Amino acid sequence: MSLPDGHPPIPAPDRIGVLLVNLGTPSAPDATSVRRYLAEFLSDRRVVEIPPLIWQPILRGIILRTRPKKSAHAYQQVWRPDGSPLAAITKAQSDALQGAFGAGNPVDWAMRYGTPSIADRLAAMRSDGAQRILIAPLYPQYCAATTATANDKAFEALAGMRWQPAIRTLPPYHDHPAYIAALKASVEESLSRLDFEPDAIMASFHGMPQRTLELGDPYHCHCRKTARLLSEALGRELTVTFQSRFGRAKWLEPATDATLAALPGKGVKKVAIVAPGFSADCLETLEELAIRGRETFLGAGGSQFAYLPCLNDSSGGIDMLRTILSEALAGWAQPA
Ligand SMILES: C=CC1=C(C)c2cc3[nH]c(cc4nc(cc5[nH]c(cc1n2)c(C)c5CCC(=O)O)C(CCC(=O)O)=C4C)c(C)c3C=C
Ligand SMILES: [Fe+2]
Ligand SMILES: [Fe+2]
Repeated sequence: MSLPDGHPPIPAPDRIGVLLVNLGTPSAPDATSVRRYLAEFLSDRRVVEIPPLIWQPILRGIILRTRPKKSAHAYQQVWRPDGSPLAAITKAQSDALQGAFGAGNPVDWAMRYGTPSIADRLAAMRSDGAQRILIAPLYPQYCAATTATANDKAFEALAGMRWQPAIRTLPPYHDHPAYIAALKASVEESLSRLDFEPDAIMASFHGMPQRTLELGDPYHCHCRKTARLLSEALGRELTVTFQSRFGRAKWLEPATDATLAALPGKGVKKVAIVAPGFSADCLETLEELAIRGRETFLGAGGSQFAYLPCLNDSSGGIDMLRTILSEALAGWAQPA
C-alpha cells in the first residue's frame, strides 16, 4: 500500500535499541578541548548544585581558567591511539554487544557530555526503526549526578520528537549477582597475575559531596553494598574509599589519596586497588589511581602497588552487561 502524498516515510517497524551511556570525555587531550568539556559538565545543575548566579562566575572566572591545562596534562598521560580511554572502551563494549539482543536490534553508545551525543544517537536509532529503546547509563551505583542526568538528557531529546519511541531506563545494578560475580572473577584474575600478595585490597569509588547523601541520594549506600557483597564473594576484607574530590565542600570519606598516604605508616606496605564503580577505565582510574595513587603510596613508604583494571570490554564484563541488559529488556527482546 502506498502512502498518501506528503506523508513522511514510516520507519521500519519493531526494532529494539540499546543505548549505552557514559559520562563523556574531551575530544582531544588539549586545554581548549578540555575547557569545552568541563564547561558543559560543570554547568550541569545535577553535578554542581550551587545556584548558577553564584556558581557560573566561579566556574568561568576561576575554574575554566586554571583546571583545563592541568587536566589536559593528565589526559595526555592516558590518551590512547584510538582516543580517550573512556570513549574507546565504551565503543568497544557497544561493538561487543552488537547482535546480543536479537538480529537487527541495534546497540549503540553515547556520552552525556560532548560526543557522540545522546540526542544524536537516539535520533539515529529512531530513524533506523527502533520503536523501543533501552537507555542504559553504565553506572552500577545510582547517583543523581550521573544516572539521573543521563536520563534527563535522553528525555530532553524525546521532548523534541513527534513520534517518540517507548523508553526504558536501566536500573542501578550495584547488587546484581552477575555484576558482583564479574567483579569477583576479574579481581581474582588480576590478583593471580601479581608477583606479590597484597596486605590490603582497596575499593575506591568516585566521591560525591557529603550533602548529597544527607539529601537522600542512595549513591553512598549503593557503593557500600557493592563493597560488602564483593568482600563476601572474595572472602576477604576490602578497604572502601572515595576518590576525585572536587571543590571545597565536604565529600564522602575516607578519601582514597589520604588512605593511600596513611596505610604504609600502619604497616600496610603492599596494596592492590580496584575501582568497582567505573564500568570503563578512564582518567579517574588510569591517571588518578594507577599513576598518582601509586606515587602517593610508594612515596609514603609502601613497597608494592597494583591497580586492578575495570571490567571494560573483558569477556566477563560483556557477559555481565548482556545479562543485566537482557533482564531490563524482558518482554521486549529475547537474548540472541
Ligand atoms: C562513576 C561515577 C561518577 C560520579 C558519581 C561523579 C561525580 C562527580 N564528578 C565531578 C567532577 C569531575 N569528574 C571528572 C571525571 C570523571 N568522573 C567520572 C565519573 C563520576 N563522576 C568519570 C567516568 C570521569 C572520567 C572522564 C574521562 O574523560 O575519563 C572530571 C574531569 C576530569 C578532571 O578535570 O579532573 C571532573 C571535574 C563532580 C563535581 C561530581 C559530583 C558532584
Ligand atoms: Fe567525576
Ligand atoms: Fe580526578
